[in-house]
Amino acid sequence: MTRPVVCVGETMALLVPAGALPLETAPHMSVTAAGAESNVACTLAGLGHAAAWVSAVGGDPFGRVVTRTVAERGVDVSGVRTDPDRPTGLFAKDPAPTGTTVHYYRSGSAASALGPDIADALPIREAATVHLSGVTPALSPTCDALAERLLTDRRLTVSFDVNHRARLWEPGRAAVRLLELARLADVVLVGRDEAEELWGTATASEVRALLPDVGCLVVKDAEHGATEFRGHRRAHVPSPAVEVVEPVGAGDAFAAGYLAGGLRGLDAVGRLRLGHLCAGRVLRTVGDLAAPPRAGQWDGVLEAPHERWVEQASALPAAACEGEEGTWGTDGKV
Ligand SMILES: Nc1ncnc2c1ncn2[C@@H]1O[C@H](COP(=O)(O)OP(=O)(O)O)[C@@H](O)[C@H]1O
Ligand SMILES: O=C(O)C(=O)C[C@H](O)[C@H](O)COP(=O)(O)O
Repeated sequence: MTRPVVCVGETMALLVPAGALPLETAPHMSVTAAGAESNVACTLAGLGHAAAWVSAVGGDPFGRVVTRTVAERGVDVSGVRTDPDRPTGLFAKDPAPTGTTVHYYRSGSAASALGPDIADALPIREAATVHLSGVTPALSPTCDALAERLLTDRRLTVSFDVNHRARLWEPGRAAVRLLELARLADVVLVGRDEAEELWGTATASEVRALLPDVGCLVVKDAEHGATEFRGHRRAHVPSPAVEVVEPVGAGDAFAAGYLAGGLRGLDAVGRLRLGHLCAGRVLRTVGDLAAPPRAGQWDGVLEAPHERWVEQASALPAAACEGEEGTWGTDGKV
């Protein structure tokens, strides 16, 4: 049996006004699912890897929509609990010409009541890798304890995407706590800009200096590229040129591509390239998710000589994003 990557964290029902109208005036909204960890699981499944999502939803229709949506993308949802006493979190996007604002209704949600006991759920015990993000410790003290429990379990290989969401943290708390937790992870993914905002580090090397003992650190720098630090080795892969339609979800897609590269036994350059290719698909769409590239499309690109990588990857066709209409990203991750 192939051991899955198990992604642990909250996914909310996402309300999206039809036609990108402001929430106040939109006559119709679509309901779908949004969550950092389930986004990673869906992209991994799309790439053909065993992926599971472990979380909790309320015993309400939103919870059923969320679970069904993730399951339809090929993810094992057998570790998702239903909490009859709490609601599923909600997340609404309010589009405006000046940028989209997001509204969270997740305080007291079923997932925010998750705690360390879920670490013994079956899919986690069977995991090849457990993936979680910095959203989880921000949700509640019990979720913070869950994150720490996973990150300190020596039997698990844990990947941690820092995913700083300032709005979810008490002022001043995020920088300290996210650094403590990141130091416990086997794999850490962080944006250069978010590291700068949190910790004042200007360069990837400065981030490495803060996290010297993390087995594998990846610092993403949007259109510039991504750098992997593993032991004393460092690898950098420039980002392909992408006409960005909407950036939200690219970080999650990158994480999935990068982890998939590891599962496929690719070297550092291959891992970072697959991360970029998956991120590029999401950047070209309005959704948080995009169908990952199909093997026949990227096999050659992954092996392109260094000087031809950017050119060949930039020339890949845009994603066909069937089923994702009605979701689009937002610049409002604060
Ligand atoms: N403008 C861009 N052009 C090309 N690739 C981009 C661009 N912005 C983001 N990416 C891709 O998305 C990945 C994640 O973006 P980044 O902004 O660094 O992280 P996050 O979304 O987590 O804040 C990058 O590593 C890169 O592959
Ligand atoms: O769970 C939350 O609080 C979220 O914010 C869900 C977000 O839609 C994704 O996690 C996108 O995040 P990026 O891939 O970093 O752009």
